[in-house]
Amino acid sequence: NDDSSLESIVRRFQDSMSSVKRHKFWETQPVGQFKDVGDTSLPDGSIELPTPLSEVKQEPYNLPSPYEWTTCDMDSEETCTEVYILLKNNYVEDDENLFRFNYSKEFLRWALRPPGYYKSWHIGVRAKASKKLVAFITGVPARIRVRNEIVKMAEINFLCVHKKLRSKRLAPVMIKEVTRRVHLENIWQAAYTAGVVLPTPITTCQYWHRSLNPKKLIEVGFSRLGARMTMSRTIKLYKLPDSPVTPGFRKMELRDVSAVTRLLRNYLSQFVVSPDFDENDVQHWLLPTEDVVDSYLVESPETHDITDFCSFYALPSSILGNQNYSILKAAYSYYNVSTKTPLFQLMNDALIVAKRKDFDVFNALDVMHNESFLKELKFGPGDGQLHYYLYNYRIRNALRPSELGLVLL
Ligand SMILES: CNCCCN(C)c1ncc(F)c(N2CC(C(=O)NCc3cnc4ccccn34)C2)n1
Repeated sequence: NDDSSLESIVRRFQDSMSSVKRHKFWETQPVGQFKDVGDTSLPDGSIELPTPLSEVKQEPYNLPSPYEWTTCDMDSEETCTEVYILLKNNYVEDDENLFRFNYSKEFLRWALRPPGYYKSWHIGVRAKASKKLVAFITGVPARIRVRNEIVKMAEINFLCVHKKLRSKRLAPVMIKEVTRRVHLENIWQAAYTAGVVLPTPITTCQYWHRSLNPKKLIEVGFSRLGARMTMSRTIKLYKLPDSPVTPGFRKMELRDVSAVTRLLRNYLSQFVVSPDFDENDVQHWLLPTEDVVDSYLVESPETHDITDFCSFYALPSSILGNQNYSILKAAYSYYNVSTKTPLFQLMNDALIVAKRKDFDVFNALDVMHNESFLKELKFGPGDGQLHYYLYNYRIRNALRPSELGLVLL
């Protein structure tokens, strides 16, 4: 992909055009504007006041004529499969188009049905003629604390337009429609992430990867053999013990929900932005669900207190165009709390159980206290960044990633 090839010139031109159009849209939205960065006269908090529900647009936004809105019932096996296939074939890819996220159906049902969810926020677009699902965007409700204010928000995710319908300007109208449906539930703020820069990130995080199966990662092009490294030397470098080393390290169970909620709430209170989880939230988001989310804790053998907690979610990627492998099994660090066990030891135990579950790589963002263990546990920096955004909520001074206590799926 040399820079002079016509293909890469066209791609760069299209990217720059889409980024111009992207800012045209976002300059019309109540989000921190680039021109306002550093303007200390603007207060933190809500940018626009809520409008009376009677004044919220009652009918859906207009779509281009061949398309129609649909609400995706994730309880329906058939609809859930349609959503799964759309994302599997059209969702986020890496810059070299080697990988594409392959969120599983069980994962999507978990991610989209937390306590208090609204089916109306699982929005699809169908082609009227074929009834095919061609686009998707979702919201789920969340209580997010920003400094000492708890704000009801929508977490917006899974914005996906079929590859064949790109640059038809569907994304802006889908964003407006999910915003309208969120407003109808009297919620006026939202949180979302993107791999691209939009007005205006509250923080920008770096991906880090810890090889668990270096031979496969090198074979599929996820990693490269280090300079002056042989394959056998690389395999030895990333080798892990067969079992966790911390006494009392075990899977989380239903009976642990209260203790884990106390531990997590206390830990997350130190960050500027974090979820305000209650026991129902902890039970949904952190109780282990096979092939979706795994969580472990340390129960002190002496006192039986629960002193530490770690969790990761399973987000495989399709490997596009490798003869020997079709799926990259990736674990993503979720929420981790250490009060007695050193965080690097707790996370090393997480790596050990992830390897035992046959994951190929363990990904983590440099949020919360993750930076303290990344290098020591042999994580390498990734090539992508994840920008975090709030809708209709200004935070004048961008956060450091270590001040962020929120992980979106
Ligand atoms: C809130 N919503 C975020 C969606 C999930 N996001 C984009 C994400 N959260 C955490 C990560 F740590 C992460 N990645 C580590 C980097 C990586 O693994 N890059 C190679 C790669 C393998 N598979 C894919 C698929 C798509 C893009 C890059 N890929 C990207 N990505």
